[in-house]
Amino acid sequence: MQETNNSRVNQRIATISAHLNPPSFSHMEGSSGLGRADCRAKGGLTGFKVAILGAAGGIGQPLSLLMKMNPLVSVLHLYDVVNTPGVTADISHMDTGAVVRGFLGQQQLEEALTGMDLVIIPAGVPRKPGMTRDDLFNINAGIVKTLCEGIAKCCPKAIVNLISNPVNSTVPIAAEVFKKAGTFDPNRLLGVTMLDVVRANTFVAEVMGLDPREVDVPVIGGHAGVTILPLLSQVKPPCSFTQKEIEYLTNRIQNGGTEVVEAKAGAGSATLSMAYAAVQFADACLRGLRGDADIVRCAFVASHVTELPFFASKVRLGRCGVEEIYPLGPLNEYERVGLEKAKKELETSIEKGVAFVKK
Ligand SMILES: NC(=O)C1=CN([C@@H]2O[C@H](COP(=O)(O)OP(=O)(O)OC[C@H]3O[C@@H](n4cnc5c(N)ncnc54)[C@H](O)[C@@H]3O)[C@@H](O)[C@H]2O)C=CC1
Ligand SMILES: O=C([O-])CC(=O)C(=O)O
Repeated sequence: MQETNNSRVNQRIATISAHLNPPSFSHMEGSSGLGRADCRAKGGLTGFKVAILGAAGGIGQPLSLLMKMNPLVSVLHLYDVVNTPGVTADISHMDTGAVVRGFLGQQQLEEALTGMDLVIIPAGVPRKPGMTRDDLFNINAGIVKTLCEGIAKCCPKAIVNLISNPVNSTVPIAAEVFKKAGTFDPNRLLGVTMLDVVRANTFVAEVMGLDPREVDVPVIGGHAGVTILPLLSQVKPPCSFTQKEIEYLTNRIQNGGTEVVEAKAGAGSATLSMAYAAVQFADACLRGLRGDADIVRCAFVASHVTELPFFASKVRLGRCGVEEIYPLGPLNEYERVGLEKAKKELETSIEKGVAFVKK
């Protein structure tokens, strides 16, 4: 009888343990006798569930660290094809609320994605000096396609923050994958262009002698070279720039990524400032999901503000993702010329992404 009771208890522990410690790894198992099921912590009961795909990378690691610090996150899934056991063990020791679980390799992708509210994707290769973002297409297109197929299957209602370059093509790729799967919701797919805004705020503040935290520059279009179009005529607080300042700032904002790629001299592209920008953006998405009012950010989304099917502009975030896309507002002549250049390049990049999935 005693033995039957014991075996029931053991079975029960095994069931709970399988639930809390799925075939993904957690860092307590096998250490000193206490498994997670033996502990009283109940992670994940309130707050949002967030997955980071590419979590062991240059962006992924600081992004994971910062998301572990976000009080809106209750469960954090870290997925990569390499090194997630170490990153997960390390980050899981931080005494913040989110429960961290790691997932390694394609066979654990579905598990990493199941039940997620927000999926952030910084997976893929970065640029080296001399490369354009489009040069990353051949490798990153396939990576993004596979990851989005997983999202369509396991968490079709999740908000997706897509960081992998070239964003101007990877967002259309993701949209096509979701359309094929019958799960496409244009309000839930957002290309992350936040770093352009972060840079624009920093550079404008520097030139104008302002506090960057008080500057807000709308950056529209896309996320590569001339498709990055800062609207300096709409800066808050209102600023009056000389033509020389406008040209300097526009050029520096459009080439901010290249500035970092060259400074890193072959060791990758922006990772730390990108993690900072990605966390700001993800936090805005989570606050929107929670129902906070007036959460407005720039993002590259399915859009009707121009004749192109995707465009970056200011959007209002809410419980369903993008709830409103704002019109571009009045542009000056310099910005109108910039917009035409941006649209031309964007059109080609969008078509390339769509064709990749349709082919
Ligand atoms: N949207 C934006 O503003 C920015 C975008 N980026 C882009 O972000 C991407 C990542 O950059 P870094 O973190 O610096 O590169 P990284 O090479 O340091 O890290 C990428 C990570 O992705 C992982 N990965 C590769 N294939 C994967 C797959 N199939 N599934 C899951 N993970 C996979 C790698 O193992 C690696 O850990 C690049 O494409 C880069 O161009 C970078 C900066 C800004
Ligand atoms: O420039 C790159 O390759 C990475 C990127 O998108 C950025 O830093 O804006």
